[in-house]
Amino acid sequence: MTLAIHTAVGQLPAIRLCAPDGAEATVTLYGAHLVSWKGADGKERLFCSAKSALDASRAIRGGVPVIFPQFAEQGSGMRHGFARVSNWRLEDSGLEDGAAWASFGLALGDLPTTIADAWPHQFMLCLRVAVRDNTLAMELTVRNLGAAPFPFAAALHTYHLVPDVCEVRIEGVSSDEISMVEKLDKIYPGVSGRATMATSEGSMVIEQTGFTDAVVWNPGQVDAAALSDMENDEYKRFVCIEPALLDPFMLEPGEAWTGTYRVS
Ligand SMILES: O=P(O)(O)OC[C@H]1O[C@@H](O)[C@H](O)[C@@H](O)[C@@H]1O
Repeated sequence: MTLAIHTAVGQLPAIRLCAPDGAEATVTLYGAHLVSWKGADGKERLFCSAKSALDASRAIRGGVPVIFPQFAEQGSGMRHGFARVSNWRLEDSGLEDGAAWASFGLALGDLPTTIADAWPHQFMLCLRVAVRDNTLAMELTVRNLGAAPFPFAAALHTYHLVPDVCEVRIEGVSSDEISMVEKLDKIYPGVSGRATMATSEGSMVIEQTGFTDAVVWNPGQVDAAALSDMENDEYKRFVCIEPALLDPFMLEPGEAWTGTYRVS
């Protein structure tokens, strides 16, 4: 049985993972961007904007953008880093304990010179995506292959698809329950690593290790209207809960950092 199928999303080459139990995930090589995740129940769990560019002209609006080596504008580089707008390589794929998985790689040599010149560190990124049952597991590893340390920040900027953002309740990210009444764009440093998100359709458990922080974002009506790659009312259908490592982490030569993330 083929578990990793070469396909396309818009104009972007992509890999579709199909687990024997029916769980599915689709990852574009542009950004190693998980654009769709369906559980074994067949239900889509990620939001992707109908207006998203799917031609490598800009980052995909939805799914799970990989943020590296900079979060938002916290640095002098590209907003949210270059990983989400770079062409990754499919490294491997397979089946493990009933989960279909694939790993994707990005290294300095894969970057166009304009980007590589601005961030000339000998890094290697590996993103592993696995699906089975109603569970998504992702793992991001950053390696320093060079002779000097480098700092980085990282996040998995997940757009959870929800029936109505106003009904979302998030527990475990902050000491208070978070509800999404209006625009919210907030960093929660030093999270416990286990949170739940409840909607009218049920609840999900979100677990993370290595990622020390979380960011919760929904643009609300006014900011959403200003986003050219989002329909005006699409903000009602997602909430981003992002496992993140925001304080730049200094990675020593020969060392690796790994962040894990699991949604079930
Ligand atoms: O429009 P972008 O670059 O994808 O960013 C979306 C949002 O990403 C979130 O992580 C930030 O906290 C927000 O401030 C930002 O607006």
